[in-house]
Amino acid sequence: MTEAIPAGPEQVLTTRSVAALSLRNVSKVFGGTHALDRVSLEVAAGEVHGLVGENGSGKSTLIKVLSGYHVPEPGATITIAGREVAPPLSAGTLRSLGVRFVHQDLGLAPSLTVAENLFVDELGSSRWKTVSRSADHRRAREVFAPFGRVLDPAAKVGSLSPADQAHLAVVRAVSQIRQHHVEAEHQPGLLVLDEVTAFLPSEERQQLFALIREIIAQGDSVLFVSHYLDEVLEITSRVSVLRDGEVVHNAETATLDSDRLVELIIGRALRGQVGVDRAEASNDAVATVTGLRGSLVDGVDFSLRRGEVLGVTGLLGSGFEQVPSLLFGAVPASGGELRLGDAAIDLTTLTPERATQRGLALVPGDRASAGAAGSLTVAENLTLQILHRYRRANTLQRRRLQRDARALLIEYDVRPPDPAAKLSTLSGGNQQKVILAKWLTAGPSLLLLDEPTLGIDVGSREEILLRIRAVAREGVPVICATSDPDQLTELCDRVLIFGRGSIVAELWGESLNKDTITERCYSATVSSGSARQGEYQ
Ligand SMILES: Nc1ncnc2c1ncn2[C@@H]1O[C@H](COP(=O)(O)OP(=O)(O)OP(=O)(O)O)[C@@H](O)[C@H]1O
Repeated sequence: MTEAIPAGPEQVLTTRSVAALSLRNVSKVFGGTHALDRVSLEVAAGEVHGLVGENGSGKSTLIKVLSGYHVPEPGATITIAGREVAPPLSAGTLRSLGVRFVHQDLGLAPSLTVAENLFVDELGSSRWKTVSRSADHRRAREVFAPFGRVLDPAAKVGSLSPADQAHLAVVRAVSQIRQHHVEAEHQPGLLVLDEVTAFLPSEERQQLFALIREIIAQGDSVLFVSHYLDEVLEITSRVSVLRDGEVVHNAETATLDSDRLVELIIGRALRGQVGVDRAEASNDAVATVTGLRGSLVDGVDFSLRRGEVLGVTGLLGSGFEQVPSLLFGAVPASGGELRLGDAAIDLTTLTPERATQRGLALVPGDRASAGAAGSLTVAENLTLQILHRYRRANTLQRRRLQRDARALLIEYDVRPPDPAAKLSTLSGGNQQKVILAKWLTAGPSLLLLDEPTLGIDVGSREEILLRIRAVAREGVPVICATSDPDQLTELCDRVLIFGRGSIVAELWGESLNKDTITERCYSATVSSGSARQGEYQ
């Protein structure tokens, strides 16, 4: 049911001033799916407008209509800064109206340098006036200067950390909006941030928010898409909630709290059942890692008990983020051994193929490149690890495979639950659910998770955490690498904190809480080597 926009003082203001963006009657149909159903939405000038919704609710489709990638169904009206523009919107039109996007994939060219990415818009235009590389680099440093952190203009973007890449993409977009002010005589711009905070550590996130506050103070507007509801409540002044392609609610953020927002998004309250029964884990070590070494990890030892979910965390770059890939052979280890049951696995020669044969499963954070095959169907992706179960003589039992795949999709609430759909046509969050379902049904001997709920909506996140706990209860040891303290406290029995490649603290029981995790992550950057070792038993 669509609730009316409450009339209030801000509403009067909105209608008087020219809206930064006004969408009316925007629909988009894919096959039989109504990804967007007569969506209307208005972003006021100088406002941060939140756009939230479950996985598959239509957020990306709406942003893609706005960026000109998708053509909406006939009847849609799009007005930017008071000018009605006919879809599909071209890059030139959007640029001339001061609309800039930062998508979750950031849209950077990894083989080009920071400076080249920064000025990519000028290539081929009359503004492109390279005098020399050093002049470009100087200009790049000047662009970064007001944003707090200056990146090396000569560095190749592919070599930057995810946080630095996000910084570059946001700085580029904001500086282009500032350029627009100059060229269009102070016409305000619109910045669209589509899930950009997913890879940002909390400090960077606060820097981004400071930047957002600065640009709205200049009259620009921001459309902010995120699954992180605390961020939405913190930074937005108005929120639109999408469900099944429809705007089901639009309200001032001040009238909402997180419980209400969750209810609006998923149509029910959270069950609040995730939590660790710490009696579940036994004392027997079923997996032991010794001397693990990689480019970010400096020889660490730890073990896992049967039925235990072990969290690994730290600041980005501290090494925790490499642990799942090193244990799976996806990133070559320069040293280390994994003892799993009776087997001793040399991690320096391990490949993903051999890891899979040994029963290891890795759910990577970067699903686009490492987790799945987008060009294959959902059923093919789901059964890749268990195809042998469907072989009889020389034939594949396709009908049984499709039936089981559909049942899995329903169980994991993948929408649409269509085994024949190409994986790439599913929304990001639904793709992640397929990858999890694939590995969890394979019956792993060790489950490795790397930011397992990145891009997952609040309701599905809870379901996934419950499933991971259920796998652990069946006796499977689980390692979860994440920088999300909420996830660590909800999901894990024990947490290892990494600092500069070593384990600097181990938290469990009462010490396993959000504040201690955050504090230990930061203190890891300042404490001395011997103190760090002494703390970890
Ligand atoms: N190119 C496409 N072909 C077919 N269906 C598509 C395509 N793109 C999106 N859809 C469908 O449209 C619906 C909305 O997807 P969309 O990606 O907009 O969701 P979303 O809200 O961004 O989800 P998420 O939070 O998971 O990223 C989904 O059912 C999705 O499967």
